[in-house]
Amino acid sequence: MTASISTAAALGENRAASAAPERNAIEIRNLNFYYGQFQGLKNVSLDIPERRVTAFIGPSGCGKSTLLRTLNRMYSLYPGQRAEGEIRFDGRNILDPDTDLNLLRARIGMVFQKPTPFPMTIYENIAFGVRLYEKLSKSDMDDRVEWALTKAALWNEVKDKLHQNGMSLSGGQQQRLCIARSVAVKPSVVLLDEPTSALDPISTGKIEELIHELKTEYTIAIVTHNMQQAARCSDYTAYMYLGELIEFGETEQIFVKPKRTETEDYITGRFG
Ligand SMILES: Nc1ncnc2c1ncn2[C@@H]1O[C@H](COP(=O)(O)OP(=O)(O)OP(=O)(O)O)[C@@H](O)[C@H]1O
Repeated sequence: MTASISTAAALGENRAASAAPERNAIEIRNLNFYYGQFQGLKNVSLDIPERRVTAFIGPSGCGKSTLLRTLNRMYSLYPGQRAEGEIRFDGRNILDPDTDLNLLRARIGMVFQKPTPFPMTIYENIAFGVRLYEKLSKSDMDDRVEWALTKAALWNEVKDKLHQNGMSLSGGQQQRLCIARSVAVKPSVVLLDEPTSALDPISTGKIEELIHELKTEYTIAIVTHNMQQAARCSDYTAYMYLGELIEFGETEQIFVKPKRTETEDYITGRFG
């Protein structure tokens, strides 16, 4: 079995950046997740390597977003949703009831499918979250805003209109603003839930370049429906089906030499 030509080319692009020793940012063990009576994740165990991009792929409804939402306890906002098992991060199990969820969400940021800027200025979109955790002087805050917007490859486009409303930006710019907002509080992990599915190809390309840049400093976990995107952007890929983790490995191995026939069927388009 071989990957399609475009996927193989995408793998080539990504390969150079992949070789280096690594530690795990997050270790998931025997994770089960329930929406009321319905079990959305079944006994998932997986390590997410530090400063790498890990992609979650699989057919609609397989549990990709559910898994991502456990990693910063986003589900805890909803009654009736619960997780069992272990997610080790920063030396503790974040599923423990005494986890400080605000702190956790600053350390593990999240960007959603649809850009969600706050209805406030571009500057305030960044400064608002920073103020929750740090007391910075005006000039330090200005520096932080510039730093975060630069990290998100947006500074040059917005530096002359920082006091315009964030909602006035294009969809692709809004998504980069959301990435800047999550990076501004200096997280260690950034979760991206289909971050380009609402964007045009040029904006998608910019976000993919950005992901490539960000992984030098941050651990990235991305849910994507687009297999070429997974091949282009990620170092590791997890294939999920019906709430189970079917296969996890280096992206090249998953796309070129999957070990499980279920993965091969999905990758080659014979399934889903
Ligand atoms: N709030 C909810 N209440 C009940 N069931 C839910 C809820 N959210 C998701 N589910 C179910 O959990 C399963 C996993 O959903 P999830 O959104 O994680 O899948 P996904 O792989 O991200 O899908 P997609 O690719 O379509 O976004 C699905 O069967 C879904 O119907």
